[in-house]
Amino acid sequence: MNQANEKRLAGEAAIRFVEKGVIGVGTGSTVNYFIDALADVRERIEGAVSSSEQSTERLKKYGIPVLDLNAAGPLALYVDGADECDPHKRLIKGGGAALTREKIVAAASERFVCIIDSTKLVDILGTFPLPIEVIPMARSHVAREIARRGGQPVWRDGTLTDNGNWIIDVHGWRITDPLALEADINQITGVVAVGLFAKRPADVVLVGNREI
Ligand SMILES: O=C(CO)[C@H](O)[C@H](O)COP(=O)(O)O
Repeated sequence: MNQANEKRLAGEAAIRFVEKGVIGVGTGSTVNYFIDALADVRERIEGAVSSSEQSTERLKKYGIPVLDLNAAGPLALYVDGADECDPHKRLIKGGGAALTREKIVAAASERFVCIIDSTKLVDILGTFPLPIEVIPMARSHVAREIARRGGQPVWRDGTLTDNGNWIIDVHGWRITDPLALEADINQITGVVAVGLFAKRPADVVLVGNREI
């Protein structure tokens, strides 16, 4: 099966987790399939909390109300894609530069359903360059701190996040202890968020329509 088909199946399969209330919605091409399927059951839900301007636009196009997280309160369900997923459901995210809001909505949700195609499954995280959102004036400082830890930082030149910040992609890390690395990167001054989801991994992973 091709990659786009697996993404579509995963997006559609996640609908079975949707109950009434407000749904947390991630970002990316796989999530776009989820939003398309969500449109068919929009009477079931009160609305969505979105993790990006991109997803907000798509939700609104279908007439799905987009709510502020502060107003919505804790969410029962968050659905999002990933760039890599290990056997413990720990993830690398942020290929679409939406990692900070994605982390916030995931943290505020009781259940995180991650929707991916099979190319995203790995034994050890790190082949996909690890995205880090940084305050612009801290870019060089953060890059030096990353290099000191053995990573190769590459500025994603031209990308501005929805929060007005920049992205550094870290190449060359074989992430054997994702929890420790996430905590360590979070301590670097100027880092807004790191795209490692180890402290808050996914609860359910759908690879196409197959749950693992
Ligand atoms: O983390 C993300 C955006 O910041 C996406 O979930 C991740 O990049 C996967 O995208 P896609 O579903 O297009 O493969």
